[in-house]
Amino acid sequence: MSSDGDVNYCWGVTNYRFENFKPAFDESTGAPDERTQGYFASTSVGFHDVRSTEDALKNRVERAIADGRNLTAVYAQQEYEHALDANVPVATFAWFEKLVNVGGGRLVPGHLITWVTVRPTHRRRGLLRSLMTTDLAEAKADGYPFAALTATEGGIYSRFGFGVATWAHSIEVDTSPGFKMVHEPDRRVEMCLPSELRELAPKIYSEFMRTSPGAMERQQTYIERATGALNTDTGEADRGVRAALHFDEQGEADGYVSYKFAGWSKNPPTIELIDFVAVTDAAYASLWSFLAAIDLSTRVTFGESAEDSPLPWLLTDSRRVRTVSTEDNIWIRILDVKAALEARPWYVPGTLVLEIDDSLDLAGGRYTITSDGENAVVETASDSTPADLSLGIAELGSLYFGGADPVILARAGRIDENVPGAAVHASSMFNLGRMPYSPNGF
Ligand SMILES: CC(=O)SCCNC(=O)CCNC(=O)[C@H](O)C(C)(C)COP(=O)(O)OP(=O)(O)OC[C@H]1O[C@@H](n2cnc3c(N)ncnc32)[C@H](O)[C@@H]1OP(=O)(O)O
Repeated sequence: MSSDGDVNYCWGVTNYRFENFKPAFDESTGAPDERTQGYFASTSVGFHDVRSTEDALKNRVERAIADGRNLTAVYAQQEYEHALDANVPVATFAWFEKLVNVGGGRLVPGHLITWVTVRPTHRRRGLLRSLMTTDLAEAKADGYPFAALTATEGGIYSRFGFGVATWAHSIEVDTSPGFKMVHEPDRRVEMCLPSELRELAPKIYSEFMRTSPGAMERQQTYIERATGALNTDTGEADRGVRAALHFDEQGEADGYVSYKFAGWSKNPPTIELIDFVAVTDAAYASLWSFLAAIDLSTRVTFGESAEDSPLPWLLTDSRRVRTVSTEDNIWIRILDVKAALEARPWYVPGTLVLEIDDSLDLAGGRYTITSDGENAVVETASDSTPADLSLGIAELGSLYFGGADPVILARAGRIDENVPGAAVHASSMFNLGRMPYSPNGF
């Protein structure tokens, strides 16, 4: 956001000062500078985190710098004696850029939004709306085809044009005696020190990312968690973390899992996965076979399993995989329809005319998509060109990675099918051949 200083924003927000800055350290003390400290004091209130120790805060700021995060803080102009310091913002917002696989391994820079908090004493006065609408307009002006976020609550972001584009499944796998795979996996798995993952995991993840529509570069926290350097609940290192690697036929690592034992009080004894990334199906099957073979445990839990995980099909008894919950994961907000749709592959040839409504006036209009079975050309259509489908910009975000089905969105009344059969046609055109999956939260 370029608007530093006193701002009289729209939506009735007054008497607040908005500042944009990068997280930084004070060179003279070696500690995070005052603005950065205030910022994180505020996000910890918003997300109910415990207050950070000096070391935990230092690590957090280092990770924020490594991710290239851009911070916005909102300060109240009014101060009360004994109340929180004036340098602790009443609202926070941040964005950073990461590459996103928009299908077929095509990587596009996405505008990722995070750390949105408003202090309870300042909520529902339009601060979020002000921060979000300003940021989205600037992201569009900066040329980002889309913005993305993961949400704490499902009811907040569709009003700003975000649609759910990927889902995360939390699963429990019964690994008690009798666990058996239909085909024996190769079992080229060996345990390693979690610290070995520091070099290997980012390489493995970046290969995996090219195979999975919707996958995006991860923030620094993931590698800190996988290596046991960080427990995000405590902010400290986690000495309970264990890890294993899968090797391909040439002996190159092409998958890893990082996990911990949940403690002897847990019944049944449980292995909790911290991170699980497999580039190939062989690595995926073998790592699950390894996890099921860990003695003194009969259950494995994983909070970030894919929508179309092959795991139930790998087992002779698919009931051993139980989905405990399914939640929206990545939300996409299309900012530039032409740029976003032309960036992704289109595997089915054909033409589709979409009428897109955008209440924020960033990306609405009528567009013709013409696919040759590889790429599409997207052009603005005249008002006299009949639209096959009419939909909101949030629904287009949901379709973007091929995760939501236009037929189901039409059944839910979220897409108007103006031409009979157009939703089925759109369903095949938007399909990317594999359900989107992004094991990320940010
Ligand atoms: C990407 C992320 O970082 S997700 C993290 C979101 N943050 C959190 O969950 C932390 C705790 N919650 C908060 O800090 C705040 O309540 C926020 C950020 C969710 C909302 O901030 P506010 O400044 O109160 O929102 P604001 O007043 O701008 O409201 C904007 C609109 O969103 C709606 N809204 C705000 N919060 C919610 C909510 N939790 N659920 C549903 N609607 C909401 C408002 O009703 C308003 O609707 P309208 O404009 O259509 O009438």
